[in-house]
Amino acid sequence: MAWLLVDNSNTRTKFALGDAGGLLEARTWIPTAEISAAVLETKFAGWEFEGTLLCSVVPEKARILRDHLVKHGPVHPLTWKSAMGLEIDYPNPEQIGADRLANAIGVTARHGAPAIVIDFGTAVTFDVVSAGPAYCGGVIAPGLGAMQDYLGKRTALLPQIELEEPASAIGKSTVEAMRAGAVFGYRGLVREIVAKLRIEMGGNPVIVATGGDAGLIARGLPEIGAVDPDLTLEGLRLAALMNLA
Ligand SMILES: Nc1ncnc2c1ncn2[C@@H]1O[C@H](COP(=O)(O)OP(=O)(O)O)[C@@H](O)[C@H]1O
Ligand SMILES: CC(C)(COP(=O)(O)O)[C@@H](O)C(=O)NCCC(=O)O
Ligand SMILES: [K+]
Repeated sequence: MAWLLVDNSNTRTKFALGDAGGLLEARTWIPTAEISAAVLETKFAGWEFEGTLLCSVVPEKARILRDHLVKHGPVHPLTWKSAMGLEIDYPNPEQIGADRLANAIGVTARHGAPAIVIDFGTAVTFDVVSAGPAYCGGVIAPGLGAMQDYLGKRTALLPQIELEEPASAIGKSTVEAMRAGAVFGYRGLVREIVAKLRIEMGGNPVIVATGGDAGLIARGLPEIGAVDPDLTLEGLRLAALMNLA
């Protein structure tokens, strides 16, 4: 039995099929801004699935996704009330972004707990899972892409740039200087936040990175034990097993 797994995040919406054994070959993504009923009509030709695990942090798009996918079978929206195999140690759990819950499920199953999972998406999120395992909370910081877009939009002379490894910290052009600010700046942000989280957590958590910019930033950070690009989708696959099977 296969399920459709949907990670409806702010920049990209990722789709994959998964079953009890793992993620399957079928994968695709679309820019979240482009999701519409018409686009979804043609998206899953040839994909066979019994139901959908829908993880959304974009309510307006979640409604469009649900209204379309319910024609293919049951749709389970991931919330703090879903079966997750984790306790939740958080005062107001309905606030927690569903993608953060998916990451907590994924990291616990694939890398163990205690853990810190860092998702370099539109926002950079840090989520802490205790040995329990329990979801404990974390940190929300601006994402690299968002920060670069903001500089491009709010200044007269700074361009929109492609993020890549800077040649040196002393930038010799506007673009090189912006790359140094983004990449070295983010590595510093991650280092400081991880150090603070580790002190508050105690013990020796595994530290795993995922999300669009994970590879670029983790490359220069020995603190990060692993980059796991499929962590969110794997969390959703496990949530499907617990809530749809
Ligand atoms: N093809 C791509 N399209 C959009 N963003 C990309 C792409 N490849 C890498 N990125 C980077 O990934 C980030 C978005 O990561 P992603 O994990 O898709 O975000 P979200 O989960 O919030 O939708 C952007 O900041 C961008 O720098
Ligand atoms: C923090 C987020 C914006 C991250 O979204 P993403 O970068 O994955 O698109 C999202 O998880 C969210 O909207 N969360 C709700 C607030 C919270 O988690 O406290
Ligand atoms: K995400």
